[in-house]
Amino acid sequence: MLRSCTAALRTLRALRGRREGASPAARDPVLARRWFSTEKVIPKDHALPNPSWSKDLRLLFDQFMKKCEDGSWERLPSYKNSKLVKEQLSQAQLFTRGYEDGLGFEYVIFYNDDEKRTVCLFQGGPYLQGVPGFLHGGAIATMIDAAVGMCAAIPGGIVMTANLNINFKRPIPLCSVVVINSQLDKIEGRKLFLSCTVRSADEKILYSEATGLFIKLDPEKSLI
Ligand SMILES: CCCCCCCCCCCC(=O)SCCNC(=O)CCNC(=O)[C@H](O)C(C)(C)COP(=O)(O)OP(=O)(O)OC[C@H]1O[C@@H](n2cnc3c(N)ncnc32)[C@H](O)[C@@H]1OP(=O)(O)O
Repeated sequence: MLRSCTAALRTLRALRGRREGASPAARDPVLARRWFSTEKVIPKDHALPNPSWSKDLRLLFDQFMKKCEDGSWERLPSYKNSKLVKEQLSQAQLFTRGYEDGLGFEYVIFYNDDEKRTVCLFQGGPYLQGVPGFLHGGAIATMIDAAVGMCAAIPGGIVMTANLNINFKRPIPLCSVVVINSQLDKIEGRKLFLSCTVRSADEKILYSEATGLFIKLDPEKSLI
C-alpha cells in the first residue's frame, strides 16, 4: 500500500517539475491540440494496469481477465465514456479519470451481461484522502456512482443518477484495493434500480453498501 502511494507521489513530483512556467497547453503539444482543435485524439484506455497498480489490484485484474476468456465477463475500456463528449468540449473528461496515474481513481470495471452486474476493482490514491490515512467519503461516493452508473448505462443507455444512498460502515485505507459489486435489481419504465457493496480485496470487510436510482434520459426532454 505504502509503495503504491510513494510511486504515485514520485510521479507527481516529476510532473510538477516539468510543469513550472507556462500554461499546460503551451507546454504540452498534445494537450494544446486537444484544447484548440477539432482533430480527433485517440483515447487512452485508463482501465489497464499501470506502474501505480498494487500487487492486489494486478492479481484481481488477472483473475477477472481469466473470467473474460469464456465470454461471460467483459472488461470495459475507459474510453467508452468519451462517446458522449462533443468536439467543442474535447478537453472534458470523466471526473474519475482526471488524475495522473496512481494519484486519484485507479479502477477497471468488468461487466457480466447474463447477471446484469459489474465488478469494479478500485485503488484510491493519495489525492483522495479524507481523514488522514483513509479515503474521503466524497471520493467513495464518486466511485460508487461511476461503478453503479456504468452498470445502469449498459442496459439503460444514457442515464443520470436521481438518487444515491450510501451507508459507510468502515473507513477505507488510502491506497488499498476494494471491490465494488453492482447489481441491476429492477427496471420500471425509465427507472433503473441498482444496489452495490464495497468490500476489501479478500472480501472479509464490508466497507460500504449503497442503492441507487438511475433515470434513462428522455430524448424528448431538454436537460436545461
Ligand atoms: C455510455 C456512457 C456511460 C457513462 C456512464 C458513466 C457513469 C458515470 C455516472 C455519473 C452519473 C452522474 O454523476 S449524474 C449527475 C448527478 N445527477 C444529476 O445531475 C441529475 C439531476 N436530475 C435530473 O436531471 C432529472 O431529475 C433526471 C434526468 C434524473 C430525471 O428527470 P426526467 O427525465 O424529467 O424524469 P422525471 O419525469 O422527473 O422522472 C422519471 C421517473 O423517475 C422518478 N424520479 C425522478 N427522480 C427521482 C428521485 N430522486 N427519487 C425517486 N424517484 C425519482 C419520477 O417520479 C418518475 O417516476 P414515474 O412517474 O415514471 O413512476
